[in-house]
Amino acid sequence: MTDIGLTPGPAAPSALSGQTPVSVPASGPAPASDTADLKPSLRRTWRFVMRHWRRHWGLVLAIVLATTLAAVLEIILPVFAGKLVDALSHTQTLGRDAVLDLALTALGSMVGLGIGMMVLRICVFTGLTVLTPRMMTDAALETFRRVQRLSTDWHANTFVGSTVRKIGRGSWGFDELNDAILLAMLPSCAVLVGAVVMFALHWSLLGAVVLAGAVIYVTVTVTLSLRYVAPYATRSNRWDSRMSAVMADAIGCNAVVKGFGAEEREEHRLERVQTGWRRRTRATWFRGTRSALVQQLMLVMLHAGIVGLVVWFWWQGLASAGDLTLALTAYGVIHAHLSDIGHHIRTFQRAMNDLEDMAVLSDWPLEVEDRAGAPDLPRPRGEIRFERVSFTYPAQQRTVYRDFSLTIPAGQRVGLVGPSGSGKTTFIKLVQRLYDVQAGAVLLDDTDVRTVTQASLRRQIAIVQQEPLLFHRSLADNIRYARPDASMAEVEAAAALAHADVFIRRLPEGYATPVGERGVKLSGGERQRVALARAFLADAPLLILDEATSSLDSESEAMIQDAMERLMQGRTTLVVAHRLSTIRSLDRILVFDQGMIREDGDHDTLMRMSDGLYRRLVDRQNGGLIEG
Ligand SMILES: Nc1ncnc2c1ncn2[C@@H]1O[C@H](COP(=O)(O)OP(=O)(O)OP(=O)(O)O)[C@@H](O)[C@H]1O
Repeated sequence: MTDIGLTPGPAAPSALSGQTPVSVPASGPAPASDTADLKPSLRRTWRFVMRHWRRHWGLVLAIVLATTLAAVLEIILPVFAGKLVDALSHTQTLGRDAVLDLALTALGSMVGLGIGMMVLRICVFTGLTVLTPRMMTDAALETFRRVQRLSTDWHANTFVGSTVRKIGRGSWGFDELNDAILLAMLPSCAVLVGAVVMFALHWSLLGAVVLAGAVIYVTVTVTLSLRYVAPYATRSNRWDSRMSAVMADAIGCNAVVKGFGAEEREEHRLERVQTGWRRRTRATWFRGTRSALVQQLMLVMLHAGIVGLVVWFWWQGLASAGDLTLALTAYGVIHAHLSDIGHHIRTFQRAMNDLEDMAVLSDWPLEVEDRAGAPDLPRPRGEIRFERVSFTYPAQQRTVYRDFSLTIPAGQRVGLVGPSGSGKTTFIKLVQRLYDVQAGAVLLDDTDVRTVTQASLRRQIAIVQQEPLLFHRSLADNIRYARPDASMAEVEAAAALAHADVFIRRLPEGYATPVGERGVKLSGGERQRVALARAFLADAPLLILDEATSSLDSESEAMIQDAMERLMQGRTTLVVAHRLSTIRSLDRILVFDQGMIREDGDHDTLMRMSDGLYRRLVDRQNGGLIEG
C-alpha cells in the first residue's frame, strides 16, 4: 500500500476540551487506520444489522411474510400454464365446451395469481418505504451518539471528514441491504425452494437436478462475493474515506493553505489518494466482472440440464405437452431469480462493506462511561480534591501523575504554571473526567467524579478555551449554547459582562450574525469574548480559563482581562497561564513540573524563593510569554 502519510500526528495535548487544533497534517508515517484495534468483520456487521432489524421486527416480519407469499404464488403460476396447454391439446377427446371450461379456469387462476402477486408486492414496497428510511436515520443517529461520546483521544486521532463519510455510507448501506435481502434474495430463495418441491413432485430426478444446480450456484456465488470480491471492496472503501478526509482537512484548513499558497500541494495530495482509490476500485470491479462470468456459465449449464431432461422425459412418454410448458415456464422463473441472485449477492456484499465501518464505530469502546444508574451531580460548592491520583494516558508508557494529592478549596482562584508537558492540561482534563484515573480519585466537594453522570459534571464546569471553537451558527446561538433556555435579555446581559456586546452591536445583523465555520469570521479577541459570554451565561461554580497564547491588541486584552476578573468572582477558578502577568493577582499559583507540584503559594511568596522555578520562569519571560 502506498504510504501517503494521512494519519494525523499523536494526540495534540493543548486544548482543554481535547479539540484537535486546526493544523495541516504533516506528511509522515504510514496511515494507521483509526479502527486499528477494532477490525471490521462480517459477523460484527451482521450483528449490527440484526440489532436494527430487531427494533422493527413487526414490520420486518410482515414484509418477509408478504414476500414469501408472493413468491409462492409466482411458482404456482406455471402449473396453470401447463394445465392450459394440456386442456387445449385435448380438444378431440374432451370436447370443445369442456376444454373451454378448463382453459378459462386455468386462465382465470393465472390472472388471479398475477393480481395477488401484484397486491402483495405493493404491500412489500410500502413496508420497505417505511422501514428503510427509519433504519437509516436510527443507525446514523445511534452512530452519531456514539461518536460524540467517544474519547478525547479518539477524536484527536480521527479525521472528521472520514467519520462523516463512514456514517453517510453506512446509512445508505441499509437501503441497499434491505433491497437486496427483503426485496430480492428472500423471494428468490422462496421461488427456488418452491420450484424444487414442484419439480420433485412431478419428476424426482428433475427436482434433484434443480436442487443440486441451485445449491452449487448459490454456494459458488456467495463464496465469490464474500471471499473474492468483498476484501477488495473493503480496501476500496477505506481509500474512499481517505479521499473525504483529505478534502475535509484541506477545505477546513483553507486559511492555512491560502496562507502558504499551498493549493497545488493539497491538490497533488488528493490526486495521490485518488490514484490509490482508483487502483483498488478497479481491482474490485474486475473481480466483480470475473465472478459474474462464472455465474453466467453455471446458469447456462443448469438451463441445458433442465431442458435436456424434460425433453428426454417427453421422448420417453413420461411428460405431456403441458408438462413441457410447465417445466419451461418454471425454468424461466427460476432463471430470472438465479441470475438476479448473483446480482443481489453482489449488492448484499457491497452493502455489508458500506456498513462495516459504521458497525465498528457503533461498537467502539467509550473508555469513559457513566456507571449504571449514576445520578446527576448537584451544584457543588466547588472544592476540587485529588486523592493519591496515578494517571497514564492510554497506550502510553510515561506516567503523568504518580500518587498525586492536592486540594483546592471552593472559591479559590488558582493559576497553573509550569514548563510545557508538565501536566497542567492533564490536571484540567481529569477534573472534567475526560479520562479516568488508574488509581486514587478526583473529587468535587466530596463526590468522586466517576460516580455521577459526565454530562451533569461538565455542566458544573464553564470553560473558556485557548482557541475558542464556535459553531457555524448565529452569535446569539453560540452564546446561548451554555444555557439553551436563556432569554434574549440574558444572552445580551452575558455579552455585556464579557464586553462582547460592543462589537456585536456594530455588526449589521447584530446577534443574528452567523460566525462562519469555527468562528472564522471573528477576530481572535472577539471569539474569546463570545466564549467568555458563554461562560457568564453558564454560571457554573467551577471555571476553567485556558489563556490565549496569541497576543491580542492591548484594548482587546484589557477588556478580556476585565471580563475574566468578573467571571472569576465567587467561583473556583483554574487558570492555565501562559502569560505570568495575568495571574499575579490570583489567590494561589501552582507550579507544575513533571507531574508534581514543585511550588505552591501566591505570587509574592513564590517570588521570594530566590532559586524557585516560578521565579526563574518569570525572569525568563520575554515579552510576556512563558517559554516551555
Ligand atoms: N492525549 C494524550 N495522549 C498521550 N500523551 C499525552 C496526551 N496529552 C498529553 N500527553 C502527555 O502528557 C504529558 C503532560 O501533558 P499536558 O498536556 O498535561 O502538559 P501541559 O503542562 O499542559 O503542557 P502545555 O503547556 O504545552 O500545554 C506530556 O508528556 C504530554 O506529551
